[in-house]
Amino acid sequence: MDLHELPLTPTASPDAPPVTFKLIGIGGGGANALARLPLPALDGLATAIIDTDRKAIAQHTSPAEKHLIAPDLRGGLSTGGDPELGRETAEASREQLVPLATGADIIFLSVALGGGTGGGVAPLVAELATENNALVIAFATLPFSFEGSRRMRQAEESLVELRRACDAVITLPNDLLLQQTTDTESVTDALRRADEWMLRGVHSIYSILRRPSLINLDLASLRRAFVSRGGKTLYALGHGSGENIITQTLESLKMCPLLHIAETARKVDHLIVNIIAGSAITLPQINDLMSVISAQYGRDAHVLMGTSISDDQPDAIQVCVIGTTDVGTRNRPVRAAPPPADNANAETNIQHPAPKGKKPVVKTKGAANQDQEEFTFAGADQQRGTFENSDLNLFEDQDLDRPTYLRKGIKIQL
Ligand SMILES: Nc1nc2c(ncn2[C@@H]2O[C@H](COP(=O)(O)OP(=O)(O)OP(=O)(O)O)[C@@H](O)[C@H]2O)c(=O)[nH]1
Repeated sequence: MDLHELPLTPTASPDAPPVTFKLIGIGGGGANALARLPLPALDGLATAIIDTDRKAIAQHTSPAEKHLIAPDLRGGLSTGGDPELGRETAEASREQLVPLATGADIIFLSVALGGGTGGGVAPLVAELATENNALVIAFATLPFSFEGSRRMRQAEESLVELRRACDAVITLPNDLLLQQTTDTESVTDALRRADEWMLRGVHSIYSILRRPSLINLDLASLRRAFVSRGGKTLYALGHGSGENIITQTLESLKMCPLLHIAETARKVDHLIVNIIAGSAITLPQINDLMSVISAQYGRDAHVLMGTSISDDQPDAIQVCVIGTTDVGTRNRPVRAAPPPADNANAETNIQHPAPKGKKPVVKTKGAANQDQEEFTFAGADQQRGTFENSDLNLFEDQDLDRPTYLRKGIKIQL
Protein backbone atom coordinates (compact mmCIF):
# COMPACT_ATOMS: atom_id res chain seq x y z
CA MET A 1 0.00 0.00 0.00
CA ASP A 2 1.31 3.46 -0.85
CA LEU A 3 1.27 6.26 1.66
CA HIS A 4 -1.13 8.32 -0.44
CA GLU A 5 -3.70 5.52 -0.43
CA LEU A 6 -4.20 5.84 3.29
CA PRO A 7 -7.36 7.75 4.10
CA LEU A 8 -7.73 11.02 5.96
CA THR A 9 -10.73 11.29 8.23
CA PRO A 10 -12.16 14.67 9.10
CA THR A 11 -13.95 13.58 12.28
CA ALA A 12 -12.91 15.43 15.40
CA SER A 13 -13.78 14.37 18.91
CA PRO A 14 -16.45 16.60 20.43
CA ASP A 15 -14.50 16.45 23.73
CA ALA A 16 -11.12 17.25 22.19
CA PRO A 17 -9.48 20.45 23.38
CA PRO A 18 -10.04 23.11 20.77
CA VAL A 19 -6.51 23.11 19.42
CA THR A 20 -6.44 25.20 16.28
CA PHE A 21 -4.13 24.81 13.31
CA LYS A 22 -3.04 26.81 10.29
CA LEU A 23 -1.16 25.51 7.30
CA ILE A 24 0.49 28.33 5.34
CA GLY A 25 2.16 27.82 1.96
CA ILE A 26 4.77 30.53 1.31
CA GLY A 27 6.35 31.35 -2.07
CA GLY A 28 5.88 29.44 -5.33
CA GLY A 29 6.93 25.93 -4.25
CA GLY A 30 5.45 26.19 -0.75
CA ALA A 31 2.11 27.32 -2.14
CA ASN A 32 2.19 24.67 -4.90
CA ALA A 33 2.63 21.92 -2.32
CA LEU A 34 -0.23 23.19 -0.20
CA ALA A 35 -2.47 23.65 -3.24
CA ARG A 36 -1.78 20.09 -4.40
CA LEU A 37 -2.59 18.51 -1.04
CA PRO A 38 -5.73 16.40 -1.00
CA LEU A 39 -6.71 18.07 2.27
CA PRO A 40 -10.21 17.35 3.47
CA ALA A 41 -12.01 20.13 5.34
CA LEU A 42 -10.53 19.45 8.75
CA ASP A 43 -12.26 21.14 11.66
CA GLY A 44 -9.95 23.74 13.16
CA LEU A 45 -7.41 23.73 10.31
CA ALA A 46 -7.22 26.95 8.28
CA THR A 47 -5.14 27.15 5.12
CA ALA A 48 -3.50 30.14 3.46
CA ILE A 49 -1.14 30.88 0.61
CA ILE A 50 1.29 33.82 0.66
CA ASP A 51 3.21 34.86 -2.44
CA THR A 52 4.62 37.86 -4.27
CA ASP A 53 3.70 36.44 -7.66
CA ARG A 54 0.20 37.52 -8.74
CA LYS A 55 0.06 35.13 -11.69
CA ALA A 56 1.14 32.14 -9.61
CA ILE A 57 -1.40 32.90 -6.89
CA ALA A 58 -4.21 33.30 -9.40
CA GLN A 59 -3.68 29.87 -10.86
CA HIS A 60 -4.28 27.99 -7.58
CA THR A 61 -7.74 26.50 -7.39
CA SER A 62 -7.23 25.47 -3.75
CA PRO A 63 -9.80 26.74 -1.23
CA ALA A 64 -6.92 28.21 0.84
CA GLU A 65 -7.02 31.97 1.50
CA LYS A 66 -4.73 33.68 -0.97
CA HIS A 67 -2.58 36.66 -0.03
CA LEU A 68 -0.50 38.62 -2.49
CA ILE A 69 2.12 40.51 -0.51
CA ALA A 70 3.91 43.77 -1.29
CA PRO A 71 2.09 44.39 -4.60
CA ASP A 72 3.36 47.99 -4.59
CA LEU A 73 6.96 47.01 -3.98
CA ARG A 74 7.10 43.99 -6.24
CA GLY A 75 4.37 44.89 -8.73
CA GLY A 76 2.90 41.41 -8.41
CA LEU A 77 6.13 39.81 -9.59
CA SER A 78 8.36 37.27 -7.83
CA THR A 79 11.75 38.24 -6.45
CA GLY A 80 13.42 36.41 -9.30
CA GLY A 81 15.29 34.14 -6.92
CA ASP A 82 16.79 36.90 -4.77
CA PRO A 83 16.59 36.15 -1.02
CA GLU A 84 17.65 39.69 -0.13
CA LEU A 85 14.65 41.02 -2.03
CA GLY A 86 12.61 38.34 -0.28
CA ARG A 87 13.67 39.65 3.12
CA GLU A 88 12.94 43.26 2.09
CA THR A 89 9.54 42.19 0.83
CA ALA A 90 8.84 40.40 4.09
CA GLU A 91 9.71 43.48 6.15
CA ALA A 92 7.61 45.71 3.93
CA SER A 93 4.68 43.31 4.39
CA ARG A 94 4.99 42.92 8.15
CA GLU A 95 1.61 44.48 8.90
CA GLN A 96 -0.09 42.29 6.35
CA LEU A 97 1.65 39.19 7.69
CA VAL A 98 0.76 39.68 11.38
CA PRO A 99 -2.89 38.54 11.16
CA LEU A 100 -1.91 35.68 8.86
CA ALA A 101 0.63 34.42 11.37
CA THR A 102 -1.76 34.53 14.31
CA GLY A 103 -4.97 32.86 15.40
CA ALA A 104 -3.83 29.24 15.71
CA ASP A 105 -2.13 27.14 18.38
CA ILE A 106 -0.03 25.29 15.85
CA ILE A 107 1.16 26.80 12.60
CA PHE A 108 2.60 24.58 9.89
CA LEU A 109 4.63 26.29 7.18
CA SER A 110 5.16 24.84 3.73
CA VAL A 111 8.10 26.47 1.97
CA ALA A 112 10.48 25.60 -0.86
CA LEU A 113 13.90 27.08 -0.09
CA GLY A 114 16.31 28.31 -2.73
CA GLY A 115 14.30 31.23 -4.17
CA GLY A 116 13.58 34.66 -2.75
CA THR A 117 10.00 34.78 -1.52
CA GLY A 118 9.77 31.54 0.46
CA GLY A 119 13.24 31.83 2.01
CA GLY A 120 12.79 35.54 2.75
CA VAL A 121 9.23 35.56 4.05
CA ALA A 122 8.90 32.26 5.92
CA PRO A 123 11.32 33.19 8.76
CA LEU A 124 9.39 36.40 9.46
CA VAL A 125 6.03 34.59 9.43
CA ALA A 126 7.50 32.05 11.87
CA GLU A 127 8.84 34.82 14.08
CA LEU A 128 5.48 36.61 14.16
CA ALA A 129 3.67 33.34 14.88
CA THR A 130 5.94 32.40 17.77
CA GLU A 131 5.61 35.90 19.22
CA ASN A 132 1.92 35.07 19.40
CA ASN A 133 2.68 31.86 21.21
CA ALA A 134 1.96 29.50 18.35
CA LEU A 135 4.01 26.36 17.95
CA VAL A 136 5.62 26.62 14.52
CA ILE A 137 6.65 23.59 12.51
CA ALA A 138 8.01 24.16 9.02
CA PHE A 139 8.32 21.70 6.14
CA ALA A 140 11.04 23.01 3.84
CA THR A 141 12.14 21.50 0.54
CA LEU A 142 15.75 22.00 -0.60
CA PRO A 143 16.52 22.56 -4.30
CA PHE A 144 17.52 19.86 -6.74
CA SER A 145 21.28 19.62 -7.25
CA PHE A 146 20.74 20.29 -10.94
CA GLU A 147 19.53 23.80 -10.03
CA GLY A 148 23.12 24.70 -9.20
CA SER A 149 25.23 25.52 -6.17
CA ARG A 150 24.04 29.10 -5.88
CA ARG A 151 20.43 28.03 -5.24
CA MET A 152 21.62 25.44 -2.78
CA ARG A 153 23.69 28.04 -0.93
CA GLN A 154 20.72 30.37 -0.78
CA ALA A 155 18.60 27.53 0.52
CA GLU A 156 21.16 26.74 3.24
CA GLU A 157 21.21 30.38 4.34
CA SER A 158 17.43 30.53 4.46
CA LEU A 159 17.37 27.25 6.34
CA VAL A 160 19.58 28.71 9.06
CA GLU A 161 17.20 31.66 9.43
CA LEU A 162 14.18 29.41 9.40
CA ARG A 163 15.63 27.17 12.09
CA ARG A 164 16.23 30.17 14.30
CA ALA A 165 12.62 31.27 13.96
CA CYS A 166 10.73 27.95 14.07
CA ASP A 167 10.20 25.36 16.76
CA ALA A 168 11.03 22.60 14.30
CA VAL A 169 12.05 22.50 10.66
CA ILE A 170 11.61 19.30 8.71
CA THR A 171 13.68 19.33 5.54
CA LEU A 172 12.65 17.49 2.41
CA PRO A 173 15.50 17.53 -0.17
CA ASN A 174 14.13 17.52 -3.70
CA ASP A 175 17.00 15.23 -4.68
CA LEU A 176 15.26 12.47 -2.76
CA LEU A 177 12.42 12.74 -5.23
CA LEU A 178 14.86 11.94 -8.02
CA GLN A 179 15.90 8.80 -6.21
CA GLN A 180 12.36 7.69 -5.57
CA THR A 181 10.95 8.35 -9.02
CA THR A 182 10.78 6.02 -12.02
CA ASP A 183 11.46 6.65 -15.69
CA THR A 184 7.76 6.80 -16.42
CA GLU A 185 6.43 8.80 -13.47
CA SER A 186 5.30 12.33 -14.32
CA VAL A 187 7.02 15.33 -12.71
CA THR A 188 3.80 16.25 -10.93
CA ASP A 189 3.48 12.79 -9.42
CA ALA A 190 7.13 12.85 -8.35
CA LEU A 191 6.65 16.25 -6.66
CA ARG A 192 3.53 14.91 -4.95
CA ARG A 193 5.72 12.58 -2.95
CA ALA A 194 7.20 15.55 -1.06
CA ASP A 195 3.68 16.92 -0.58
CA GLU A 196 2.61 13.60 0.92
CA TRP A 197 5.51 13.58 3.35
CA MET A 198 4.32 16.95 4.59
CA LEU A 199 0.67 15.93 4.56
CA ARG A 200 1.34 12.87 6.72
CA GLY A 201 3.16 14.97 9.29
CA VAL A 202 0.39 17.56 9.44
CA HIS A 203 -2.32 14.93 9.54
CA SER A 204 -0.53 12.94 12.20
CA ILE A 205 -0.15 15.88 14.59
CA TYR A 206 -3.69 17.02 13.82
CA SER A 207 -5.14 13.56 14.51
CA ILE A 208 -3.32 13.11 17.76
CA LEU A 209 -4.57 16.45 19.08
CA ARG A 210 -8.07 16.53 17.60
CA ARG A 211 -9.32 12.99 17.25
CA PRO A 212 -10.41 10.52 19.91
CA SER A 213 -7.25 9.04 21.37
CA LEU A 214 -6.42 5.89 23.21
CA ILE A 215 -3.45 7.58 24.73
CA ASN A 216 -3.56 11.31 24.78
CA LEU A 217 -0.80 13.55 23.63
CA ASP A 218 -1.86 17.06 24.49
CA LEU A 219 -0.75 20.45 23.30
CA ALA A 220 1.21 21.21 26.47
CA SER A 221 3.27 18.02 26.10
CA LEU A 222 3.87 18.76 22.45
CA ARG A 223 4.98 22.28 23.27
CA ARG A 224 7.48 21.00 25.78
CA ALA A 225 8.97 18.73 23.15
CA PHE A 226 9.18 21.38 20.47
CA VAL A 227 9.42 24.82 21.93
CA SER A 228 12.59 26.82 21.23
CA ARG A 229 14.32 23.94 19.48
CA GLY A 230 15.93 25.23 16.35
CA GLY A 231 18.06 22.22 15.54
CA LYS A 232 17.76 19.40 13.12
CA THR A 233 14.66 17.32 13.37
CA LEU A 234 14.28 13.60 13.06
CA TYR A 235 11.30 12.84 10.87
CA ALA A 236 10.19 9.46 9.61
CA LEU A 237 6.97 7.90 8.43
CA GLY A 238 5.92 4.28 8.33
CA HIS A 239 2.83 2.28 7.59
CA GLY A 240 1.73 -1.33 7.52
CA SER A 241 -1.30 -3.55 7.26
CA GLY A 242 -2.40 -7.16 7.27
CA GLU A 243 -0.95 -10.18 8.98
CA ASN A 244 2.55 -8.93 9.81
CA ILE A 245 1.41 -5.44 10.50
CA ILE A 246 4.04 -4.54 13.11
CA THR A 247 7.00 -5.96 11.21
CA GLN A 248 5.75 -4.26 8.07
CA THR A 249 5.29 -0.91 9.83
CA LEU A 250 8.75 -1.07 11.38
CA GLU A 251 10.31 -2.08 8.08
CA SER A 252 8.59 0.76 6.27
CA LEU A 253 9.74 3.19 8.96
CA LYS A 254 13.31 1.94 8.67
CA MET A 255 13.22 2.40 4.90
CA CYS A 256 11.79 5.91 5.06
CA PRO A 257 14.14 7.86 2.78
CA LEU A 258 13.93 10.93 5.01
CA LEU A 259 15.96 9.13 7.64
CA HIS A 260 18.93 8.85 5.34
CA ILE A 261 19.66 12.50 4.71
CA ALA A 262 22.18 14.79 6.32
CA GLU A 263 19.50 17.18 7.61
CA THR A 264 17.90 14.51 9.74
CA ALA A 265 18.95 14.52 13.38
CA ARG A 266 20.45 11.24 14.52
CA LYS A 267 20.39 12.03 18.21
CA VAL A 268 17.35 13.56 19.81
CA ASP A 269 16.30 14.26 23.36
CA HIS A 270 12.55 14.32 22.71
CA LEU A 271 10.82 11.77 20.56
CA ILE A 272 7.19 12.12 19.54
CA VAL A 273 5.60 8.98 18.17
CA ASN A 274 2.13 9.28 16.69
CA ILE A 275 0.33 6.06 15.93
CA ILE A 276 -2.92 6.02 13.99
CA ALA A 277 -4.42 2.54 13.96
CA GLY A 278 -7.66 0.61 13.64
CA SER A 279 -9.51 -0.24 16.84
CA ALA A 280 -8.27 -3.84 16.66
CA ILE A 281 -4.75 -2.76 17.62
CA THR A 282 -3.61 -4.57 20.76
CA LEU A 283 -1.45 -3.46 23.65
CA PRO A 284 1.27 -6.02 22.82
CA GLN A 285 1.36 -4.61 19.28
CA ILE A 286 1.78 -1.06 20.60
CA ASN A 287 4.45 -2.36 22.95
CA ASP A 288 6.31 -4.09 20.09
CA LEU A 289 6.16 -0.95 17.98
CA MET A 290 7.18 1.43 20.71
CA SER A 291 9.99 -0.75 22.06
CA VAL A 292 11.72 -0.87 18.70
CA ILE A 293 11.05 2.75 17.81
CA SER A 294 12.25 4.18 21.09
CA ALA A 295 15.30 1.90 21.14
CA GLN A 296 16.27 2.89 17.59
CA TYR A 297 15.46 6.57 17.54
CA GLY A 298 15.09 7.80 21.07
CA ARG A 299 17.87 6.34 23.10
CA ASP A 300 17.92 8.37 26.35
CA ALA A 301 15.07 10.54 25.09
CA HIS A 302 11.81 11.64 26.58
CA VAL A 303 9.30 9.68 24.57
CA LEU A 304 5.87 11.12 23.96
CA MET A 305 3.39 8.74 22.44
CA GLY A 306 -0.04 9.49 21.06
CA THR A 307 -2.31 6.82 19.69
CA SER A 308 -5.50 7.62 17.87
CA ILE A 309 -8.01 5.20 16.43
CA SER A 310 -9.21 5.31 12.86
CA ASP A 311 -11.46 2.58 11.58
CA ASP A 312 -11.37 3.75 7.99
CA GLN A 313 -8.83 1.02 7.48
CA PRO A 314 -9.16 -1.23 10.50
CA ASP A 315 -6.16 -3.38 9.65
CA ALA A 316 -3.73 -0.52 8.95
CA ILE A 317 -1.24 1.39 11.06
CA GLN A 318 0.41 4.72 10.28
CA VAL A 319 3.33 5.90 12.35
CA CYS A 320 4.95 9.32 12.36
CA VAL A 321 8.14 9.79 14.36
CA ILE A 322 9.42 13.28 15.10
CA GLY A 323 12.51 13.90 17.21
CA THR A 324 13.87 17.20 18.48
CA THR A 325 16.95 18.32 20.34
CA ASP A 326 17.62 21.44 22.35
CA VAL A 327 20.58 23.01 20.61
CA GLY A 328 20.09 26.54 21.84
CA THR A 329 20.24 28.02 18.34
CA ARG A 330 17.16 30.15 18.60
CA ASN A 331 18.03 33.85 18.75
CA ARG A 332 14.64 35.24 19.65
CA PRO A 333 13.15 35.56 23.11
CA VAL A 334 12.11 32.20 24.45
CA ARG A 335 8.46 32.11 25.40
CA ALA A 336 7.46 31.25 28.90
CA ALA A 337 6.94 27.52 29.20
CA PRO A 338 3.27 26.66 29.58
CA PRO A 339 2.22 25.00 32.83
CA PRO A 340 2.58 21.22 32.86
CA ALA A 341 -0.44 19.40 31.48
CA ASP A 342 -2.65 17.45 33.81
CA ASN A 343 -2.69 14.68 31.34
CA ALA A 344 0.96 14.15 30.61
CA ASN A 345 0.61 10.44 31.15
CA ALA A 346 2.08 9.52 27.82
CA GLU A 347 5.46 11.06 28.65
CA THR A 348 8.13 8.67 29.75
CA ASN A 349 11.85 8.88 30.06
CA ILE A 350 12.97 5.60 28.64
CA GLN A 351 16.52 4.52 29.37
CA HIS A 352 17.80 2.07 26.84
CA PRO A 353 20.68 -0.33 27.17
CA ALA A 354 23.70 0.61 25.11
CA PRO A 355 24.12 -1.38 21.90
CA LYS A 356 26.48 -4.31 22.01
CA GLY A 357 30.09 -3.22 22.37
CA LYS A 358 29.27 0.42 23.05
CA LYS A 359 29.30 2.47 26.22
CA PRO A 360 26.02 3.92 27.40
CA VAL A 361 25.62 7.53 26.34
CA VAL A 362 25.00 9.95 29.18
CA LYS A 363 23.68 13.18 27.72
CA THR A 364 23.80 16.61 29.16
CA LYS A 365 22.39 19.71 27.54
CA GLY A 366 25.88 20.73 26.48
CA ALA A 367 26.53 17.32 25.04
CA ALA A 368 23.38 17.60 23.00
CA ASN A 369 24.71 20.83 21.53
CA GLN A 370 27.92 19.16 20.50
CA ASP A 371 26.10 16.23 18.95
CA GLN A 372 23.97 18.53 16.93
CA GLU A 373 26.85 20.57 15.64
CA GLU A 374 28.50 17.45 14.26
CA PHE A 375 26.05 17.30 11.39
CA THR A 376 26.60 19.49 8.40
CA PHE A 377 25.36 19.55 4.86
CA ALA A 378 28.42 17.63 3.83
CA GLY A 379 29.28 14.09 4.80
CA ALA A 380 26.00 12.37 4.02
CA ASP A 381 27.98 9.47 2.64
CA GLN A 382 29.40 8.75 6.09
CA GLN A 383 26.06 8.55 7.83
CA ARG A 384 24.30 5.35 8.77
CA GLY A 385 20.75 6.60 9.28
CA THR A 386 18.79 4.44 11.71
CA PHE A 387 21.85 2.24 12.29
CA GLU A 388 23.92 5.13 13.63
CA ASN A 389 24.06 3.63 17.11
CA SER A 390 24.45 -0.01 16.20
CA ASP A 391 27.49 -2.12 15.43
CA LEU A 392 28.81 -2.17 11.89
CA ASN A 393 27.27 -4.86 9.71
CA LEU A 394 30.28 -5.47 7.47
CA PHE A 395 30.45 -7.63 4.37
CA GLU A 396 33.49 -7.38 2.10
CA ASP A 397 34.42 -4.08 3.79
CA GLN A 398 31.00 -2.62 3.08
CA ASP A 399 28.64 -1.53 5.81
CA LEU A 400 25.39 -3.14 4.76
CA ASP A 401 23.35 -0.91 7.05
CA ARG A 402 24.16 2.15 4.98
CA PRO A 403 21.64 2.83 2.24
CA THR A 404 22.73 1.33 -1.09
CA TYR A 405 22.78 4.67 -2.86
CA LEU A 406 25.27 5.96 -0.31
CA ARG A 407 27.43 2.81 -0.35
CA LYS A 408 27.62 2.88 -4.12
CA GLY A 409 28.49 6.56 -4.13
CA ILE A 410 25.28 7.70 -5.81
CA LYS A 411 25.34 10.83 -3.75
CA ILE A 412 22.70 13.42 -3.20
CA GLN A 413 24.55 16.69 -3.66
CA LEU A 414 23.55 18.55 -0.54
N1 LIG B 1 9.17 19.92 -4.12
C1 LIG B 1 8.90 21.04 -4.82
N2 LIG B 1 9.85 21.99 -4.95
C2 LIG B 1 9.56 23.11 -5.65
C3 LIG B 1 8.31 23.31 -6.25
N3 LIG B 1 8.33 24.51 -6.91
C4 LIG B 1 9.55 25.04 -6.68
N4 LIG B 1 10.30 24.19 -5.94
C5 LIG B 1 11.66 24.41 -5.41
O1 LIG B 1 11.61 25.65 -4.74
C6 LIG B 1 12.74 26.43 -5.05
C7 LIG B 1 12.32 27.88 -4.93
O2 LIG B 1 11.39 28.19 -5.94
P1 LIG B 1 10.07 28.99 -5.63
O3 LIG B 1 9.36 28.42 -4.48
O4 LIG B 1 9.30 29.13 -6.89
O5 LIG B 1 10.67 30.40 -5.22
P2 LIG B 1 9.96 31.48 -4.33
O6 LIG B 1 10.15 31.15 -2.91
O7 LIG B 1 8.55 31.69 -4.81
O8 LIG B 1 10.84 32.75 -4.61
P3 LIG B 1 10.94 33.64 -5.91
O9 LIG B 1 10.09 33.02 -6.99
O10 LIG B 1 12.40 33.60 -6.22
O11 LIG B 1 10.48 34.99 -5.50
C8 LIG B 1 13.12 25.97 -6.43
O12 LIG B 1 14.48 26.19 -6.62
C9 LIG B 1 12.75 24.51 -6.46
O13 LIG B 1 13.84 23.75 -5.95
C10 LIG B 1 7.31 22.30 -6.08
O14 LIG B 1 6.17 22.39 -6.55
N5 LIG B 1 7.66 21.19 -5.35
